[in-house]
Amino acid sequence: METEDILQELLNVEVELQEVQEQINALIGRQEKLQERKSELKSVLEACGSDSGSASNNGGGVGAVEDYSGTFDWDAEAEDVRLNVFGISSYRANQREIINAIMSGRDVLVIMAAGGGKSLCYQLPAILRDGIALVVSPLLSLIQDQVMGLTALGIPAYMLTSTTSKEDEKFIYKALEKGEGELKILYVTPEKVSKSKRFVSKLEKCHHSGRLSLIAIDEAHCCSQWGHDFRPDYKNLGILKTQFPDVPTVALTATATWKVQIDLMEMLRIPKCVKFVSTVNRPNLFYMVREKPSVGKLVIDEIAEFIRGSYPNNESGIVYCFSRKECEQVAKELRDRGISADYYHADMDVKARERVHMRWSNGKLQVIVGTVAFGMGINKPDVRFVIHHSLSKSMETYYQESGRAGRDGLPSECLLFFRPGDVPRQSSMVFYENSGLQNLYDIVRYCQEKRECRRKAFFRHFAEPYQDCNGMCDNCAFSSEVKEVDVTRHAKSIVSTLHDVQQNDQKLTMLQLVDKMKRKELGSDIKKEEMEHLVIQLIVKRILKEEFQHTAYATNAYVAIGLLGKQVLQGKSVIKLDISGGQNRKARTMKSAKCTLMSSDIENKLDELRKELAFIHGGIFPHSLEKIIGKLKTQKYGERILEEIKKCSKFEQSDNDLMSENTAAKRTSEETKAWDNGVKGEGQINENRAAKRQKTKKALVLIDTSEDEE
Ligand SMILES: Nc1ncnc2c1ncn2[C@@H]1O[C@H](COP(=O)(O)OP(=O)(O)OP(=O)(O)O)[C@@H](O)[C@H]1O
Ligand SMILES: [Mg+2]
Repeated sequence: METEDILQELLNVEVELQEVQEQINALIGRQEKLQERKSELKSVLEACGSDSGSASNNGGGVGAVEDYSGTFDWDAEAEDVRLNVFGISSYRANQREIINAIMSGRDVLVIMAAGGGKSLCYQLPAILRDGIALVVSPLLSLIQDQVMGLTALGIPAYMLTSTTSKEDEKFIYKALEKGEGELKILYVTPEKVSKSKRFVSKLEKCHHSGRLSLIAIDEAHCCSQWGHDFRPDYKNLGILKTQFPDVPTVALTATATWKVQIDLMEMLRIPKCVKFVSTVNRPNLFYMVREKPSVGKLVIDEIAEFIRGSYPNNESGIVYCFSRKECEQVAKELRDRGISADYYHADMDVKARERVHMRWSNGKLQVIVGTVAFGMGINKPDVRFVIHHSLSKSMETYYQESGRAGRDGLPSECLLFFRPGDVPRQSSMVFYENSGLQNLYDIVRYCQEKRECRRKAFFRHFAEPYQDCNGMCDNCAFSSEVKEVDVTRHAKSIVSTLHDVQQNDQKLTMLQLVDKMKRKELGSDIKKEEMEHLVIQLIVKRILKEEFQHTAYATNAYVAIGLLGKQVLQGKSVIKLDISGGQNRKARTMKSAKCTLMSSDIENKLDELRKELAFIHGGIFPHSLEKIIGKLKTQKYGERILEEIKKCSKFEQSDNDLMSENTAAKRTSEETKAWDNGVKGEGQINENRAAKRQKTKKALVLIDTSEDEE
């Protein structure tokens, strides 16, 4: 055998070995998924067995054994409270079923996306059931918001925390112990349960006399070390079920992987709970990715232009940055461009952080520029945009961070700025984490995708079937020209360049590699940015790989030949790169997709009023711009709303005098549509009402608010 033949065969064997390795990896992944499913089915079976086949599991893909969507004795009372106390016109997905399960005395696990409406699921049964409901929540700020909101609705809610006055504490303990005074919902931090013997003993007395109505554990993923916000005190909450086994316990969280779910059911001792898993889909969020300019100032120009153009009325937003220093810099540069922005990160003292958070929550600051530290505890429902100055470290974190937009259900935008140069910055931070690089490359794939629906990536990640995006992402909304270019020879050249470099015991960073390629003649027919994209794509496809080296100050990322590199060298793979064509994707936003609300004068005025009332009365008002606001809110705010409408109607009338009848009619119908979209938030357009409004313009919203009397 000639040496050349031997070498050739050796190469072939190596390639085949790599292919086998790929298949093994895929099979290991499948094995892990099947194991998870196996233990899921086993625990469901156990629950069924020990529960004599009664209600067991609902939602989580296992199928409902007991139906909580039927009719129940408390239906009429529940409807009344939903509408006339909470001012909510209809339930969202799973809310009614969850309420019914709690009312039936079951333990319940709720997994529902951010802003999905988890609070109503325990607050409504708390009102319907006799006695006091205990709610455990991890942060003081979250508790304060909730108590303020409930108080404004006339619901007797209190909190027992370090900030509670002696007087309130006395009142709460009396209510628990003796049933005196009006108390329906009591919020505490987990520390109260695990550290205050006095509190637990009062709670026992409350339970003993049959007055503990339910226990809700909010942000329940904090129980699990596998979750993203582990709180040691959450681990002790299991004692609540041990002490009060007959009291329905409801655990609520926005995201929980299977591991976290198992963990928290175990910790909270609710193995037989009914589980409701809602979709991860956030239909009101418009997802988009933009090419990030390589010059820092240009990125800020674009961000500022985006905010000014789409949100000129001080609508709230968040900008996420990679580092603390970057936060400070970006906030300053946004301010230089006339945008009211401030930064928030873990290096600041608690007081300073609270101040910034407060100013932003009250609408005095438009934009908060934060690191990932700006996370749980953001209870602001009307965040209209979340911008990522750099990519997140995984699809999961991106889902959570971008998910802080639009918790009130109104259209909101999630914009991510991506450039290949940001990948090594992230990878050198996450490479030591379990699956850190894998997770990062998933989101890189999301960023580089120029055709596929962005939602598809989320559904894939959370193992959910695909749902229609309704044009709510850049790739679905715009059929932009994307050219598929064959870059096989460029890829080959990159791999062989790296081969030479490695032979000489040298290393290249991604940028050095791109520079080297650009200096070669071959690189000249694709631009530098495209070459960067190609290198990243080759890394994601494992043709190249990243290697890391620690210095005294940092960890550097270098590019090396990956598992499938040789296949490219042998000409066995065809590599394609998607390149955006002529049209400018940059200027495209939800607005240009015509998905956003049309701002009419009246809508702006009403929104200002909403903000003012929300500020005074504690953030209770966002959903009240919906079709029906319920008796309580009509009584409280109806007058002010009507006043505002009358003013606008007068203004419009005089305006209309100057317009031809036709134009006036057209404008009115557009405003009507805007109002319909705005007030209903979730796209349920009532055509009859719209028609009515078109006829009698002055009575525009009178019709809406007077529904109760109709
Ligand atoms: N059925 C409904 N119709 C309209 N609005 C609703 C409905 N249910 C809840 N909301 C509103 O949706 C917003 C978000 O609700 P909530 O705070 O309960 O969300 P959440 O699921 O707890 O989110 P997070 O995980 O971020 O805490 C609130 O403004 C709430 O009033
Ligand atoms: Mg919540």
